[in-house]
Amino acid sequence: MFDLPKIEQAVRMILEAIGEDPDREGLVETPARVAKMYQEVFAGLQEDPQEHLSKIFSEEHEEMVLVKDIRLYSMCEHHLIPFIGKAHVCYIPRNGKVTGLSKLARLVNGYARRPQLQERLTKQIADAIMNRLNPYGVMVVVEAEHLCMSMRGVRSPGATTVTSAVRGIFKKNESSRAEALRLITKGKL
Ligand SMILES: Nc1nc2c(ncn2[C@@H]2O[C@H](COP(=O)(O)OP(=O)(O)OP(=O)(O)O)[C@@H](O)[C@H]2O)c(=O)[nH]1
Ligand SMILES: [Zn+2]
Repeated sequence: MFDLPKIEQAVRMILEAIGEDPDREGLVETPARVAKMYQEVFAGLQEDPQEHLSKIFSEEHEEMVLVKDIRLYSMCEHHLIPFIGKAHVCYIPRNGKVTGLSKLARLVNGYARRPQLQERLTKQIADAIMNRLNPYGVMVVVEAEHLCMSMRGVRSPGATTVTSAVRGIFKKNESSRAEALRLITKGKL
């Protein structure tokens, strides 16, 4: 359930509280705009992102699949301002169970579009894939810049936070992990 009028009310209160006039021409439609924006930015709360993995098809490929540089926009749950970055999602299918590549990007976005922590986001993506595809292993790397660290607070623009979640064979097998990392960082170093 998404309560647009309640957000409008709240945004109007924030505008008043910062000493603005919510009735001036430029701001009069702002509460409604912000409410609609939040509906979009937090749309992940209205879905179970794992559902994107319910369509599985069969392909005899038991080698690494990596979708890298999946753009993500999420909202830091501490300050409600964005963190922006990329996810790299890698898995090794088992018993020919693969998913559509776009579904991995949908999965990332489903978990990103909600108040989030980067660590939790990374873990949720990996666990969803383990759950639905039962692959030999999953490795997810997320790199992001947190605006709460750039535009306010410590004001450390350009700092990148990197998190990873490693499951199954990637945990046990150092060479699989190294191979995935090599492919993720290829062209970057
Ligand atoms: N671990 C983790 N921390 C985060 C994430 N996003 C924001 N933070 C941190 O959450 C912390 C919240 O710290 P608090 O001391 O409660 O809040 P604050 O006074 O606004 O902190 P400063 O940002 O240091 O000014 C900050 O250190 C943020 O950098 C995240 O995705 N993961
Ligand atoms: Zn923050």
